[in-house]
Amino acid sequence: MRSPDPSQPVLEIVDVGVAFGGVRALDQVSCAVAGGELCGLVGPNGAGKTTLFNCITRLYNVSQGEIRFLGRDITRVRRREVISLGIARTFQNLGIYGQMSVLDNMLLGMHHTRTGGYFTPLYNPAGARAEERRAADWCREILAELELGELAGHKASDLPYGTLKRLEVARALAARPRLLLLDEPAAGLTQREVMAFGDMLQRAKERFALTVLLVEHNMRLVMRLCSRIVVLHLGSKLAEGTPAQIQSDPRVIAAYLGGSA
Ligand SMILES: Nc1ncnc2c1ncn2[C@@H]1O[C@H](COP(=O)(O)OP(=O)(O)OP(=O)(O)O)[C@@H](O)[C@H]1O
Repeated sequence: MRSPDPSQPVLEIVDVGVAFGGVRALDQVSCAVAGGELCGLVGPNGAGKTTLFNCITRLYNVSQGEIRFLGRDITRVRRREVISLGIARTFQNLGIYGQMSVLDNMLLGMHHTRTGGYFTPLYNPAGARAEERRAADWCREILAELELGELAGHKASDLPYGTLKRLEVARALAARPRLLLLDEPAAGLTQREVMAFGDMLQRAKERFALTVLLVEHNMRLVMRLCSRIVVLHLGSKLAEGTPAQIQSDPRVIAAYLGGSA
């Protein structure tokens, strides 16, 4: 797997605005994430973080501006194209199917990468089986890397919440993304689980040559993992910088304490 080039932006958000009726959820937001970066996207509730993820993954249309991925304008690509381009995400609420095994949940995460069509098993059963095997091997490799290998055959609903949060990341990786968008992956985890999650994410980033944009309210985790942080507040970019710069920025402190910047 080729390492991402840190001199090239993987994601560029240029002047993006989104309005829902009278609410401006995002207003002229610009930022970029360089190859291999683990960039934090933080801000108080309602700041616009999930809205930005929804724009990148095309769940929402932007009202203005442009979104570029690896230099290509993806502002108007079809929603189902996003994952094939190399962008995967996790959601605030777990999107795991409880009745399915861990491995089957993983396989669901890569169904779009299959080369065969719906009828392939009929006219090329050997080819379909070989593809099935390759997909399962890839999923098992990811599970092993994320220390979930033992659980491949377990029913997802039997697993603790902290494990399911890791499974969500594993499933997003099944699609072989270049850019991973994580929406509050540490929510609901104990402090110990949060730290273990951080270690796992750092390993996964190196192993799978990822660039990561991390939305997270757990500031300890963000400060520990991210080399750069973008702060949104009321739909606008409030600040951007290293963890140390963000931590001591009076505008950020005021936004989080509910005062005026
Ligand atoms: N589909 C929608 N329709 C109307 N308003 C929306 C919609 N999605 C988001 N909003 C509004 O946009 C603003 C930003 O919401 P968003 O969920 O992006 O914030 P957030 O930073 O992710 O917050 P949180 O940390 O609570 O998840 C809020 O005022 C929200 O109510």
